[in-house]
Amino acid sequence: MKILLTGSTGQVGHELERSLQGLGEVIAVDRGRMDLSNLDQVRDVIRSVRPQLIVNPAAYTAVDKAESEPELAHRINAEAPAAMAAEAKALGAALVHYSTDYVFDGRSPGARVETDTVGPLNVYGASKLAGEQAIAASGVPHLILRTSWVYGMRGKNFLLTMMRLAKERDELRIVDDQHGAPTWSRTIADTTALILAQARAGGQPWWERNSGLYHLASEGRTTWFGFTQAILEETGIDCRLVPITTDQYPLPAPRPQYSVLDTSRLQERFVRLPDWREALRLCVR
Ligand SMILES: NC(=O)C1=CN([C@@H]2O[C@H](COP(=O)(O)OP(=O)(O)OC[C@H]3O[C@@H](n4cnc5c(N)ncnc54)[C@H](OP(=O)(O)O)[C@@H]3O)[C@@H](O)[C@H]2O)C=CC1
Ligand SMILES: Cc1cn([C@H]2C[C@H](O)[C@@H](COP(=O)(O)OP(=O)(O)O[C@H]3O[C@@H](C)C(=O)[C@@H](O)[C@H]3O)O2)c(=O)[nH]c1=O
Repeated sequence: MKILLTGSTGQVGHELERSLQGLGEVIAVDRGRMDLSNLDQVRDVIRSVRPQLIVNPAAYTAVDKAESEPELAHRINAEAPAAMAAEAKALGAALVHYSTDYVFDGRSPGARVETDTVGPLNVYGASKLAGEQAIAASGVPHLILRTSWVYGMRGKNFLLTMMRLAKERDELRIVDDQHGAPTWSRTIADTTALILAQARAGGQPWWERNSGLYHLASEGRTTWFGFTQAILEETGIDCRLVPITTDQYPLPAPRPQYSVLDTSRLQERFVRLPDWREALRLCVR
């Protein structure tokens, strides 16, 4: 199988480049080869590679910056995936795409299932939701995997930011009223590969039975403050932590208060997902 992989310099893309190896020929394209803000280039690359599967972790992920660059965020997160879906459909290929817990408004507690009402609070979330909707409407065989609070040992993420800040400062003030599930980039990549391999082993392409939207995040839940406490425990870095409210940490983009994803659909059909605390331990080790 010929697989076109975008975003291989990103957290999830980097892990996917490794995880997908056993499944076929992986052709990884970075921004230099395929800039998602250039839709003609997106179409040209897909037409010349002619993949059987496109895996698209590339995205505009700067949540606050997106508030002042809504058009660019929309082009990369919605129009480029729409173009990928159209090209994949024309080729008879399938598309694996990633989305976010920030499609939810998070106003009430409780884990969200795939069919729950969405209502993004910020430009990033709205652009990712538009990408999901364009793919679903295109009729291409697809998996849309919604994940949350991604971290890993490379790239820009909360784990690495907190490790750096905790070494630099005596005290960190961290929001303790936003609830979610931190998810290791490797969990996302390995789970994606497992889904694709399981389906192939069944002798029937996964999209014949299982095309659609799935939540893929660690089990359990915490707050950004709880995540930071765990990071300090695992890394042994010493720093005083002060829990604060969202109001005490103003940012350009509002974040959902409760965005825990219910992953039962994926776990019932495919694979068990790890607890967030255990995954963090493995990642740090
Ligand atoms: N990070 C998170 O906390 C979460 C992420 N997600 C979703 O998961 C997926 C993977 O995210 P993650 O790996 O964390 O993202 P990263 O921010 O780590 O990586 C983003 C990737 O997209 C690439 N990219 C950005 N703009 C363009 C462009 N114009 N053309 C081509 N490539 C571009 C980046 O390339 P470059 O290195 O050149 O900038 C990079 O490879 C995304 O769909 C994201 O929305 C969902 C929930 C949480
Ligand atoms: C650095 C810092 C952040 N915070 C708060 C701000 C914010 O409410 C929360 C998270 O901050 P960040 O800006 O690092 O995370 P953020 O960019 O909001 O992370 C999101 O990224 C996108 C791509 C997603 O899809 C989401 O799932 C989610 O992971 O932590 C503190 O309270 N204290 C601090 O010192």
